Amino acid sequence: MEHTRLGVVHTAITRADPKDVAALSAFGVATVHEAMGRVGLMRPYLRPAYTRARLCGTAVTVLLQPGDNWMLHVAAEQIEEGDVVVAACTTESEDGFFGELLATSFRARGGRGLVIDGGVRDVSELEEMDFPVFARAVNAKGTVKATLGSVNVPVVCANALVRPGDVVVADRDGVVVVPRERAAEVAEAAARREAGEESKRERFRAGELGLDLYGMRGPLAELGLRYED
Ligand SMILES: O=C([O-])CC(=O)C(=O)O
Ligand SMILES: [Mg+2]
Repeated sequence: MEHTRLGVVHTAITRADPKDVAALSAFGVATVHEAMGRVGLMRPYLRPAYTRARLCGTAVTVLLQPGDNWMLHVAAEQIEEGDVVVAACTTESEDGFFGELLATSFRARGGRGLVIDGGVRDVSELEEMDFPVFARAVNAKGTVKATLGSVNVPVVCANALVRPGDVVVADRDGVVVVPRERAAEVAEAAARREAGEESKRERFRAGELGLDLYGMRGPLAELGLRYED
């Protein structure tokens, strides 16, 4: 897969198995991140455009040029049912690359949302549509359509490597990328983790302390923690 030269659109990509994507969609970002071994998180400056936004889908990746949303329109043609567009930029840009018109177009193609290391606008309309978007900025300043980028090449978006077809999960806690080969395994680990958390929740609810639940009293005593009146 070509990566270094701009102006490439890969039209045949391998997507994660839809049943693994469906399984992952049941979990929050924190659970998926822990289940994966604490890797794959995007930087926390990416925020949901509205509070209840959440998404889970397979990545159609885009490498944008600053202040230019041309490649988002090129990407729209590559979207299949269940995809999430993940857009990185060749250098930092907080212009409003995306709004309700593009959201309407993405949705019509089966798109489930957008993650963009750039700005977006029309957030009231995006909320009304419930089209989930995670972005680094909200910015009314628009963009042009003048320079080539690429679609469906591996990108680094907000510090995370994303390959076309990888699974992207996003909610109020952040955005995490699951490599498509690991999707089944991570979904299973996430389910085990949730089951474990449910039993812990029960014990916390009953008043038990983390000090006992996690066996922390011994190590604290060994380090010499003293209780004084
Ligand atoms: O048109 C644009 O360039 C971005 C936008 O506001 C929209 O998609 O609605
Ligand atoms: Mg608009």
